[in-house]
Amino acid sequence: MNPSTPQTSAADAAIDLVPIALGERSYPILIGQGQALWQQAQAHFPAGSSAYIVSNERVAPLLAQALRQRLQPHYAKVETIVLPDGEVHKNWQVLNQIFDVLLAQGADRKTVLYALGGGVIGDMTGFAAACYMRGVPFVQVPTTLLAQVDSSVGGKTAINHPLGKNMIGAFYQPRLVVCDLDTLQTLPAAEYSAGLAEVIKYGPIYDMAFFDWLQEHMPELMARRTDALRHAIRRSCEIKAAVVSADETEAGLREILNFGHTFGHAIEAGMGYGQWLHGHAVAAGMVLATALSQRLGLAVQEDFAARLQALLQQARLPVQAPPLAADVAAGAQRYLELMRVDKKTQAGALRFVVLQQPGKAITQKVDDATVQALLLQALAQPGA
Ligand SMILES: NC(=O)c1ccc[n+]([C@@H]2O[C@H](COP(=O)([O-])OP(=O)(O)OC[C@H]3O[C@@H](n4cnc5c(N)ncnc54)[C@H](O)[C@@H]3O)[C@@H](O)[C@H]2O)c1
Ligand SMILES: O=C(O)C(=O)C[C@@H](O)[C@H](O)[C@H](O)COP(=O)(O)O
Ligand SMILES: [Zn+2]
Repeated sequence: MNPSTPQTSAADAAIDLVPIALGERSYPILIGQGQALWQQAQAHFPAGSSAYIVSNERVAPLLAQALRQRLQPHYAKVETIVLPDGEVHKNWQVLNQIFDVLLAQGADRKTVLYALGGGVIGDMTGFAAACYMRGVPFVQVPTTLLAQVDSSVGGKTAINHPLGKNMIGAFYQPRLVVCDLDTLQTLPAAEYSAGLAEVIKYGPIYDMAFFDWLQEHMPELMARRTDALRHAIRRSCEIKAAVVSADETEAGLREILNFGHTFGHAIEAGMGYGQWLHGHAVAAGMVLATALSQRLGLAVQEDFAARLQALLQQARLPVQAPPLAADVAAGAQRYLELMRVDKKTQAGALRFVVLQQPGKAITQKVDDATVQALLLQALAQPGA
């Protein structure tokens, strides 16, 4: 079957299972909705003495009680830890709140953590699970589109540092990922669009047939049509699973998942965490990374750059990076300074994920002068 062809028959009843093949750390991603999804999920719940649902002030009132009821038959004790909501809270202080509760309540090594929320909750809960008593199992229950197509999969866990995004963290795989499509219906529009940025990312880096499909089906995706959503989530997870299975700890290939992120993370940190949503920053970052690919003489035609921008705009995503300073020259310098701490940097040299051609990403060292020239042009001429 063409991997970019949506499943249409019995779409509601079927549960998609995308495996992540990582030897003894392998796990399934389940995608579906309703009772059928949770019936299948329970067969994969890790054994344990107690379960702690880690969520936040916005998601917990919507979804924690239902998850609690699903977990209760499987664990002697089920507790909920409610953190403050937002990227600005993805830090040491709030991470420590998880440890405070676990220790105060005598949570032992057989404790299982359930991350119920978006990427912020998933990244923090995963990091807490990696650290608590040197490692307890955790399950991802992603409730944003971004988390279902990207952050819940692959085991990158982290908190931010004022000097850089996701700077403190660990590779630590979940035991299970449960993507419940029903949760996406309450997601605010801007957050939904942010998730589409990471969906769109998979086209230019890996699969232009998927990009074509996204172009054709963006109106259905914007309407949150279940069939379209289900296909977009499944294909995104398949691509992420293939990349992560080949390179779990980002020794090489996995860097392609960072397309648009060198610029994007600079935007998030430079604007102040939470001012620009991660997906929005990545969208503007992908436009810059595409322009950089062209500047480097790679096989990226103007036609593709225009298609990418149009698709991002259809998904109500920004395509223009913010200035980060009062004038263009200072803004370009600020970007360079912020990007220097990127995790792909080697011996002080910036490295960017660029497109060798649409559908194939590579990482390339780029000298400061080239990046600066790009930024001077892009920040001076909106849309350039
Ligand atoms: N680990 C990875 O591989 C990876 C990949 C991509 C992004 N990330 C990280 O993920 C984070 C972004 O994740 P995000 O976009 O999910 O943001 P988020 O976690 O902040 O969630 C977005 C907002 O939606 C709310 N929300 C969540 N689910 C909801 C629901 N069902 N209904 C209503 N509101 C809901 C949240 O409370 C929050 O206010 C960033 O920190 C980014 O660095 C990590
Ligand atoms: O899974 C990956 O690998 C990614 O790079 C996915 C990105 O979408 C994600 O934002 C990730 O958290 C960025 O990782 P970082 O190592 O650049 O912090
Ligand atoms: Zn990302």
